Amino acid sequence: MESFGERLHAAIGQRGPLCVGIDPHAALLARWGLPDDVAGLERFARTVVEALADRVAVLKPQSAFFERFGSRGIAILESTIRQSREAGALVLLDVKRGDIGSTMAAYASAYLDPASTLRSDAITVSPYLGVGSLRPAFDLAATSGAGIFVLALTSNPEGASVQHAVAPGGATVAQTVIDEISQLNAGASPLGSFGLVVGATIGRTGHDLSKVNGPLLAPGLGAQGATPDDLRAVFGESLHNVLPSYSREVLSAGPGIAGLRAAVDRVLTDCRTALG
Ligand SMILES: O=C(O)c1cc(=O)[nH]c(=O)n1[C@@H]1O[C@H](COP(=O)(O)O)[C@@H](O)[C@H]1O
Repeated sequence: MESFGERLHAAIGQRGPLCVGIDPHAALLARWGLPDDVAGLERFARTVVEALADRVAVLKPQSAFFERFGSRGIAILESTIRQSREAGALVLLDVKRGDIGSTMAAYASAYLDPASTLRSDAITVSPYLGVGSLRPAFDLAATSGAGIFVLALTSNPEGASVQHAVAPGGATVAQTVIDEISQLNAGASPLGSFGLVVGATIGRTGHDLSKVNGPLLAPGLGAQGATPDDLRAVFGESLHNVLPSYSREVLSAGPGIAGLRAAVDRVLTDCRTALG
């Protein structure tokens, strides 16, 4: 069985280093001339999948915008995941889960068990109950060929007060997360399956990402103000493992298929240039 790291490495090689978020904000539905209801959600998600799933390496549905519509929204999330994967995109489901280990096992099975209707290629998780509490998700990911992206240094301005705080050993909280995830990827080739989320907005913070050996998801580009030129300061020598992620910047180019594809071509060109 191919690992997530191997599949992601191949997808980036074929399609380029880009993740596009599927974030059906109410404001975007309105901008696309769609109603803020389940029918609007479905049309939005179908359009993004039709436009991008056959060409972008990773699609990242943001679960919150589907959960907003209850069970019918979840049903659309299920079909969005399935159709995206069938068209060849890897699906990183953005759910940012994190809980005590026994509950984490249930979240892991909800999103990573091959038999689940929400089965995704990878999910986002929050480490702030302790990285060790995420163990059931790491274990299921390893045995099922899935990936996990752990929040380390988030793109929002509020994150630093927690993530830059100094842990008992003298390193920052974020650095302890980075170091624990690095251990999970030790020896993996060409890329580990355990990623970190590091916002493109955070600037030079002095955190050491050199041993991660896994994908570094970089949200915060576009709508939150970061540009591909900011990636060098944030990631330094680890630029080769960066997976830039855009949601609103690309989605606001809809509802036309051609417009969405042109937006992807534009940001992908900018990212390739910045990543070198
Ligand atoms: O895990 C994420 O993707 C994430 C982490 C982070 O630090 N910051 C962040 O913005 N995100 C997500 O990335 C997306 C950003 O959307 P845009 O600002 O529209 O590109 C949203 O779905 C956020 O929830």
